[in-house]
Amino acid sequence: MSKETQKVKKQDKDISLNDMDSLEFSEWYGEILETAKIYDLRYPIKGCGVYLPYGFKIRRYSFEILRDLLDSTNHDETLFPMLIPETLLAKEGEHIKGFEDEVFWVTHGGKNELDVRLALRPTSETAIYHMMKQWLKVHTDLPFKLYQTVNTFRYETKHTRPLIRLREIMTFNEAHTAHSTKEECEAQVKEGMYVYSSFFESLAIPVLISKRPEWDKFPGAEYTTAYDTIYPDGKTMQIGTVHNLGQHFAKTFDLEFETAEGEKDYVYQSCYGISDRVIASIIAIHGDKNGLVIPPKVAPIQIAMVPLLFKGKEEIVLEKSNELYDKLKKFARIELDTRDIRPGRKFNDWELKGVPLRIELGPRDLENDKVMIFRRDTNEKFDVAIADLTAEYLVDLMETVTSDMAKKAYDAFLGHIEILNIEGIDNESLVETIKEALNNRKVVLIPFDEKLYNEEFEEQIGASILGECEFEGTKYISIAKTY
Ligand SMILES: Nc1ncnc2c1ncn2[C@@H]1O[C@H](COS(=O)(=O)NC(=O)[C@@H](N)CS)[C@@H](O)[C@H]1O
Repeated sequence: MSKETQKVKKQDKDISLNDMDSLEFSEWYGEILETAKIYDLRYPIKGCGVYLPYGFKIRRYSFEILRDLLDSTNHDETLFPMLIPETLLAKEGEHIKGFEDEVFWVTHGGKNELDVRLALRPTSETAIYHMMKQWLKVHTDLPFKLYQTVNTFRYETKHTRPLIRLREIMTFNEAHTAHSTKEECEAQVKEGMYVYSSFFESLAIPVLISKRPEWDKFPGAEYTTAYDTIYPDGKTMQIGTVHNLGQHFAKTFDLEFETAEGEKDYVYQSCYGISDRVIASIIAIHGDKNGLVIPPKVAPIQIAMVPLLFKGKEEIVLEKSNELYDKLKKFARIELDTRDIRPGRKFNDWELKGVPLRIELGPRDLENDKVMIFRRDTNEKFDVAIADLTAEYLVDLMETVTSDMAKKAYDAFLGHIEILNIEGIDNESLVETIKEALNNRKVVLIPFDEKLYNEEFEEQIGASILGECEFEGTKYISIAKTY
């Protein structure tokens, strides 16, 4: 910031969520969705809920960033039917085995029973790859890269949670690609990872990237790379996955093409998916006990202006406020709060809704051509000359807020990671040490060891092996309690 600023107030009591256990955190999470008017889960079907306008805007701005990233890496946006005939869904053995307990079926059209049951898509591989068969003939039809943002359906038997474990996944952004060689497909998986890493970075959400173990990869995939973030209660949330499908689906769907050399081969495929869990994570990772803290890029309201209407000064304060509002509304999403309630009530409302910046316009400050700015991420206040409140000043300030939020989130993330040195430790005490760390809201990294990388060990520790991950240049097995 150009001007010397005076830090007036810093939040004294600790309002971070990081000391909450799972129960307290899930209470906080459920409450905030309602009080900040993000989402209404009172819809009469379990696992289904309604995006309220404020929450819908966060969703819209967030997925616009993802859309831009996919468009700028030459993915074409498309739209496929929601219904998939059972004959198609069941074509790839592992795929249907992985989803058969989760599929919603449509069996009737009106009073007529359908001769073939129709699935509500749990994901769209089988719908899309059936059409790829019509489209992909020769190597010049490749690479083929598409995506769609749709609702998908999974009959989740574990308890459902709003935006986290849905039965109707309302914002399922899925990308599907096809390539002429294994190497090109590998490169595409890396590009998909670049898109997801950039997306999470723009939302200041820290992630651990793990290659899922064989027994927990996407049904029908060669391998799955997953993005896990860590919630305040120390449990991890899988917020994105990138799969290398190899030629499994291509062979099942007979996606043969003519190579440049005039031979026949099956295409090599990848797919990657992200859902509403991203919205849940913006709320969970950045929120504090005063409410939401929304990264400016996706904040429905970026600046709340609060005129302080002291007796006898209302006129001048409102006049200056409207003047400043008209100037700033051109380059920020801004709300002028002229409600006839106490300023303290207004401050609490905007802090609850996570508005990144608040401008307070007091009569004395205005006489000196100054205003007070409050930063929601640091809860600090400082004064700024009105003349300095330019577009670039605000853009720069919002950039600073975003990078400070990223640093703060990353510090909390690191605080949840415990690297265990397991030199010479016997299996029994290793299990105990891991359990103790997990109960202390930690994600545990142990140096990679084939002997421990199995479901038996997962059983012993009573938690999930997230997979193989690189952390600060070393390869580990990542272990956590998960959502
Ligand atoms: N029930 C659910 N509610 C909300 N999000 C979910 C649910 N199930 C999965 N997800 C999210 O959706 C992402 C993609 O789902 S997936 O099964 O891992 N991968 C696929 O479906 C692939 N076809 C890539 S599109 C997951 O990483 C997870 O973040």
